[in-house]
Amino acid sequence: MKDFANQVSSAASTLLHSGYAVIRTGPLLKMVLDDVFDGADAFFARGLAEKTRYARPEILEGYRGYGAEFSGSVDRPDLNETFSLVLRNMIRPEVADWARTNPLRRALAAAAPIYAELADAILDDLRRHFAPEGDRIASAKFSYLQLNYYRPGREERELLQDAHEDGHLLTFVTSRQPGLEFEVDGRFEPARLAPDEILVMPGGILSLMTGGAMAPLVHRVRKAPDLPRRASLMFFVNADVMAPPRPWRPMADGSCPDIRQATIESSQMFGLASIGALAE
Ligand SMILES: O=C(O)CCC(=O)C(=O)O
Ligand SMILES: [Fe+2]
Repeated sequence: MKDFANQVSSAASTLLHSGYAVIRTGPLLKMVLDDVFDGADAFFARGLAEKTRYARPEILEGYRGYGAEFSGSVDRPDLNETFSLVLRNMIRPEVADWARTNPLRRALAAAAPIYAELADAILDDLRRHFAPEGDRIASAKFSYLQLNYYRPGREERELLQDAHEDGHLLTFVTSRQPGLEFEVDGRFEPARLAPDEILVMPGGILSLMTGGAMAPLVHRVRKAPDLPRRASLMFFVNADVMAPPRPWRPMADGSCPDIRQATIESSQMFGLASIGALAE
């Protein structure tokens, strides 16, 4: 097993060369992920009224119902429910309190700092590659964990989420069921992740940070017909919109995108509340 520093530097260089990377979790994160997925099965089996007690959509926190987001167009909603945890909201007592009655919330709170540390380390390695003197990125505020819960066996549509790129810096995604596919050389391939593996995907904002050098990874979710449930866990990495980094490299036309503006705009692109609301 490679140690943490080794994992990070090989993930950063694989991202640069292949456009995505797969990392193996250590035993601690593996255990935390077991708790997350157990907590998800228990939480999503609850009735709607019960789940809605844990909903604060205006700050992107907690439960969001079936079809609340979309990937390609608004008339093709994503066919899943969601539960999310935003790092910056962890200090809010009213949501921290959810952990007492909600094991999913408790497990996500344990996972969040581990993911933030991993994201900061990988982004720092990328920064050293593009701009050793460039701005550091602190992911531990505006990034969030999102658990997606699907019921593939009940769906008619072949694609539970249409092809899209994420409007973030990086996405860490893991699932123990099939369905996730990503695009390499114009063709979609199944992700085939082992239970302790996490796929790291560049998003649209990383492309703006790197002058277009790193392209976002296009991905989608396909229905596996006989699967009663599918859970996936994403860590969506955002820069601090109150102290946004300057791009590490200008775009080909010499322009330097406004990372704060772009982060806020992309957070609204898929039908969600603005990440900007968290800064208030
Ligand atoms: O469920 C998955 O595996 C991926 C979900 C996804 O791409 C998203 O929510 O943006
Ligand atoms: Fe996505």
